[in-house]
Formats: sequence, structure tokens, C-alpha cells
Amino acid sequence: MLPLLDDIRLIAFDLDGTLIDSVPDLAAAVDAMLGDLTWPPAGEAKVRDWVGNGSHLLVARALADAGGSAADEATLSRAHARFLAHYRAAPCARTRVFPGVREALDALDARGLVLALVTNKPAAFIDPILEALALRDYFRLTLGGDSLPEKKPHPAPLLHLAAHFEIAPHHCLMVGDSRHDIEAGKRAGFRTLAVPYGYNHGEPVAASAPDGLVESLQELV
Ligand SMILES: O=C(O)COP(=O)(O)O
Ligand SMILES: [Mg+2]
Repeated sequence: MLPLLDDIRLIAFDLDGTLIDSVPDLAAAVDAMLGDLTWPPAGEAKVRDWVGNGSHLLVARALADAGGSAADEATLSRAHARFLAHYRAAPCARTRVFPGVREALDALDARGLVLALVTNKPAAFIDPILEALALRDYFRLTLGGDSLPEKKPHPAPLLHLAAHFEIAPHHCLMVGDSRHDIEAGKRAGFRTLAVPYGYNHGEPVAASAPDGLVESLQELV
């Protein structure tokens, strides 16, 4: 076990870009939404840099990029509904689990650690995706971006987990791919671990100064 895990009793995992490569399906839904509005597709490379702050900002970034400026509220809300409809139709067609994830979850689960999921993705998508990838049973609790009034980088979802399982934050670890995960973890008093292979608005996540960084989650165990 990595020394970073000493005294850790609960691990909160981010989803998109940390456990799963979800950009192919997110980009397909964004591009279908843009097509509904008669705008050209954005493509996976751009969408990769827009993921991480939930679906509303993802759609707002796509519209701003396509239209050259921020869209009005009515257009945003119509576009968001179209995006959700497209993503709901195929949330897990090309989404894949990153290498080392399943091995790490198996080993951490076997050690009796409490495993939880904190994503900024709308909560309605969590179970369908985790079930399709046979990941659902690892997590004792899952929170989406709309599960609580605040989402990452706010510490509230992480503090909610710690309180729910009655585990002090300094015995908890946040694992994620973006600056929002590391900031939420620090503000909650969690230890923080980053993976460099996910989505972080085109910047290295190491710039957020996490307590640790691993190339693959398998290094955890
Ligand atoms: O939907 C998003 O914006 C990203 O979700 P994540 O928090 O699982 O990276
Ligand atoms: Mg992420």
C-alpha cells in the first residue's frame, strides 16, 4: 500500500477522468445537441477540456465556443435539455474504465476501506453508467453534482460523506483528475491524490499541489 493511505478509512473517488474515460459519450451528446441547434460539432478534444464542472457549464462552454459569446438563458436551458436527452439515450456506449481501476477498487474494498463516489455529473447518470461497467457494488454512497446544493470544488459533498460515515476528514482521501477535486479535498480537510490522465481544462493537475500523484490507480495497492 502507498504510505499516503496510512490511517485512511474512507476514499472518495471522482468519476469522469478518474475511474472512467467518458469523453467519447459526452462529446457525442454535446455534438448531437449542437446539431439540434444547427451548429457544427465540437469534437472530443474540446469537450475533454470542458468537462469537470457539471452538465450546465459543459453545455454553456460548448455554446460559447460555437456562438463566439455566452448564450442567453433560454437558449442555454433548451440546449441543456437536448444534451441530457442525448446523453440519457447513450451514456455508456463508448465509455471505458481506465486501466488499473478495477484492480485498485478490488484491493481497497478487500481491505475494508469505505469507498464512495463524488462526481459533478448529474446524479441520474451515476447508476446506469456504474451498472453498465460493473462498478456499482464497490461504492457505499454516490453523490452527483445535483445531489446537494453545492458541488466540487465546494467541500460540502466530501464533508457530507465524512459525516455520514462518522469518519474524521483527516482519515479520508479524495482521489481525482482535476483541480476541482483537489481543491474540494483540501477545503474539506481530506488528504488528496491526483491522476494525470484525466480532464483538467488542459492544465497539469500537479499544479494544484495534491498530497500525492499516481500514473495509475493500481499504484495505490
Ligand atoms: O460532469 C462533470 O463535469 C465531471 O464529473 P466528475 O466530477 O466526475 O469529473
Ligand atoms: Mg473528473
